[in-house]
Amino acid sequence: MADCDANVANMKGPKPLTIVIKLGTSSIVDEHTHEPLLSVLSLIVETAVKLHEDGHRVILVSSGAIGVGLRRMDVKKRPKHLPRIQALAAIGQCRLMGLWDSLFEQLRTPIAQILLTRNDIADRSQYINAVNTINELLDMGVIPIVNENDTLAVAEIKFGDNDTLSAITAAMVHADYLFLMTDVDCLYTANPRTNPDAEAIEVVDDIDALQADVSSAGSSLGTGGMSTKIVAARLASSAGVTTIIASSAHPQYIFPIVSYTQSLGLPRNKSLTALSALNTPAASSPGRSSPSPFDPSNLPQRPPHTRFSPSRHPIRDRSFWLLHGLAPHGTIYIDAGAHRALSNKAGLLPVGIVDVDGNFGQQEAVRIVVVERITPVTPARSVAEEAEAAVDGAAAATTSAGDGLAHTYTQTPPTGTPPTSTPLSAPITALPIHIHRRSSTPPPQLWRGTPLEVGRALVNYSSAEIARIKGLHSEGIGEVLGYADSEYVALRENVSLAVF
Ligand SMILES: Nc1ncnc2c1ncn2[C@@H]1O[C@H](COP(=O)(O)OP(=O)(O)O)[C@@H](O)[C@H]1O
Ligand SMILES: N[C@@H](CCC(=O)OP(=O)(O)O)C(=O)O
Repeated sequence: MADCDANVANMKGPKPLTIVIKLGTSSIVDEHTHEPLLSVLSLIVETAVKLHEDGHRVILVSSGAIGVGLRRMDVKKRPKHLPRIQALAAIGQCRLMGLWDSLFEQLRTPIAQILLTRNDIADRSQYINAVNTINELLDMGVIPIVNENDTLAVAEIKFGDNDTLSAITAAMVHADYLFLMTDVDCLYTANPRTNPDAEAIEVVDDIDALQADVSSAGSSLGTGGMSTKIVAARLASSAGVTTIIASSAHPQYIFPIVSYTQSLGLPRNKSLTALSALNTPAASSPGRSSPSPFDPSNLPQRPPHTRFSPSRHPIRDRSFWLLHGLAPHGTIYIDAGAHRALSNKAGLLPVGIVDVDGNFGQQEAVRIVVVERITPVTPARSVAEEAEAAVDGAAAATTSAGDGLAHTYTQTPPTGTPPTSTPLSAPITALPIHIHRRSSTPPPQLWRGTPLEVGRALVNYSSAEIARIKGLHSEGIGEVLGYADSEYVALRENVSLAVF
């Protein structure tokens, strides 16, 4: 077997792959004229259909609704006014799908439209419905095309960018690969548009150790530039998805990139056959005047791309949904003991809670943040003492709302204490804590050190209730609140940790 072929694994192996391909606006419409990039779209369609014919499951996440809307209405610049943007998205989305449908129709491949907002998946049963529908479409041989429902989404319920949406989609369907196809061929150490010396990054095994400047904006129509792709890669990798940044100008490179990546896990002497897609008559029939872009001789062995290795301990299904499907409404600060207990699969008891921030109700999602407790854990108090404390707490809570003396304090954590584990998202440096009190006396410092977000939870008690029972042993809950729905502030099944 030729050397070139030897390094190309057969994608038509026993296990079909699930591949999510995300296309940014810059790959769908021209940045300046907003005309659709028909050659790119056609190649994407050919690639998706070839993958599909090989038995793989393909999902597209397509941006471009706003870009296509701009073209349709002959608007030169993306407006700033939200209703106008949403109107343009409504105009553009149906044109965009019309475009995809007419191209896929040429190759007799049915497509389906899936429009999502964060709200749609915040409800567990709706999340499961979305997963079931996408899987059903894939089983039916249909290519789902996903976009954010821009017409409805406002800041609070937005994924914000399609990089994140594509990572969530990939996690929902347990995808093997997420391809973030964009207008650069890989991640560089700095923006290659402005830094000619920027160097390509081939593999990222540990995103936290990544040394790349991704701060500069991308194309004028894109959202977030490279930084949202890194966030998406972190998300998808945590769910066990291999994430690739590659050029949308060469979607056919998906074949050698997947083959190359698959071959890395195979023993050297394992016999590897060429891609079936490369042997299809359409690709290699004799007498063709122009060479097919899928012809093996036109495909590099390792096309440029950046690969983010998937986590060895993927977080999936309910745990993933708790972490990333829900928008947090507040923060619970816990001590190291509670963190250890959660890591050992226990639920969250009030005794381990140091502080609470935000205004949330029962069964809402919160951030779990570990801090170093200053105040000692409340010793087991007598029922009388607990009751007394409860009355104090209740009095404070009641009067704080209406006495006109409520003050907001911000506890800024002292710097210099290194985090003890990997942060879930960007390190939290100064989380504001709003505590309403009756007098102008500042609240006691409850914790110190660098707060570290370690997970998310769905809580059994509201923020006001937790403020009253924090630090108490569970027997005190009923006496303080007058009821005790659960001894846990969060059941273990409703806690998801980002690091273990
Ligand atoms: N370190 C980097 N490596 C590569 N590209 C970068 C980097 N930093 C910023 N960028 C910019 O990110 C852009 C891609 O992001 P964006 O325009 O949002 O694409 P899309 O519309 O495909 O989502 C590139 O065109 C590039 O200018
Ligand atoms: N949902 C929007 C795209 C938002 C977005 O993330 O854009 P991009 O950064 O180009 O992938 C649209 O369809 O126009």
